[in-house]
Amino acid sequence: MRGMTVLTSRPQTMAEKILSRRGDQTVYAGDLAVVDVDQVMVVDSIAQSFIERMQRDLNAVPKYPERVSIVIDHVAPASTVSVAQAQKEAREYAAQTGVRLFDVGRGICHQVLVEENLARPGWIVLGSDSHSTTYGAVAAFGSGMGATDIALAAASGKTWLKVPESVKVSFTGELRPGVTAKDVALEMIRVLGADGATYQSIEMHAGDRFTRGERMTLANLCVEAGAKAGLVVPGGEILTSYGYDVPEWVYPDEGATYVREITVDLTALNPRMSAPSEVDNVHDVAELRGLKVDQVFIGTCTNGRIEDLHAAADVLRDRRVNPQTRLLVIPASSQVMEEAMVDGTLLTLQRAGAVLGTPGCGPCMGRHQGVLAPGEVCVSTSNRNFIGRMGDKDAKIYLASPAVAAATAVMGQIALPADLPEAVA
Ligand SMILES: CC(C)[C@H](C(=O)O)[C@@H](O)C(=O)O
Ligand code: SF4
Repeated sequence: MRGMTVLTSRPQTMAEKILSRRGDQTVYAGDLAVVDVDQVMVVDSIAQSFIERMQRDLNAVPKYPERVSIVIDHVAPASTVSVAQAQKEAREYAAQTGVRLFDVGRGICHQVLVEENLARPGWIVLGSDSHSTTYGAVAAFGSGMGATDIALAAASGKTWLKVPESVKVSFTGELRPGVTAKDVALEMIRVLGADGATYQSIEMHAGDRFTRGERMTLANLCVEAGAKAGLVVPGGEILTSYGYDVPEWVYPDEGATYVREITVDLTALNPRMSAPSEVDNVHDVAELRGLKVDQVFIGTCTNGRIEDLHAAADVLRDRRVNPQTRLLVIPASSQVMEEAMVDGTLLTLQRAGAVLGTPGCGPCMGRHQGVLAPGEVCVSTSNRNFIGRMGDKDAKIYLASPAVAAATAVMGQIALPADLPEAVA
């Protein structure tokens, strides 16, 4: 019956639109699509398997080297000899094949690809990393795949996938002061549930709300509901104001078919926090305040951008991190770091007692630079809080916005910025 759907040309979701345009036929949810891939992204942790698949299994070189990027970000700089060896092989592979390499210190893959304009409206971007849904912020169909699929895409310039069904997310009202895109994302995940959108595309109808960075936070969290993609509809002038060319055909059609529709009332939202050990275990921060915290981590592909560091600095200016707590701040990229250097943000954070780290993933997945000991409690601006994620299985992780994380660092316990005593200059 697939031929029939082509002829009738029903209204399409954004995922259906992009996958039809980049493939050779009109497709709808459930159809199989064979599509051109505009960019393939490989992270350090997967680089060795990717290279092995390319060389040993496929005996191929990248068909379009300019469409492949390797990013050394997850454990950067290297922490052990075997990590160093894997990174050395990745560098050599890039030199041999002519694919792009973003080396230690350039930053987290998703942030770097967006900064480098290697994810654009209407593009298909595949990454060897689950948070590749982030590219949906710039209206690209971004999705994570394993080393084998990633290698096939690099070797052929194409991929095949089942067209996902779509969930429509609408927003009403306006965020109140102190409530951020992170809180919106956590609320969205709570409503959908940790597996609630498995293999679906979450299509967020944001209108002219949310900056590019905020859209990245929203799209990034979508994979935590199991989503294949997280697409933010490029409403208003938001994307064009960043210089993007937004083709008409990426917009979803009126009357497209959604499997589920939800609405998030922004006005009703309070600062939110995801408590251990599932991302959808979401509560108001006010309910959790007072819990002693050992480490606060501000960074990651979810919330390591300049506006996140600004939000943290606004809280930490003329204040000090609690002596019982350590605060790690890791900018998402070298560009973010430079901006934060030039505008004084890093100095504010440093003076408040933050420990500043090399742009990259930092301790997000517990491999280095801030691994947690048994029994320790961490408030992190990242996207995952499952058992053992940042180190010991008996450590606990709470996920929150940068402002809440910063307030927590000052109080040494879970806190809202409004809980803080007046700053003393
Ligand atoms: C290492 C990488 C494959 C992994 C992912 O796929 O997301 C990591 O980035 C994470 O956040 O757990
Ligand atoms: S910052 Fe964390 S979530 Fe993002 S890619 Fe790195 S390890 Fe994964």
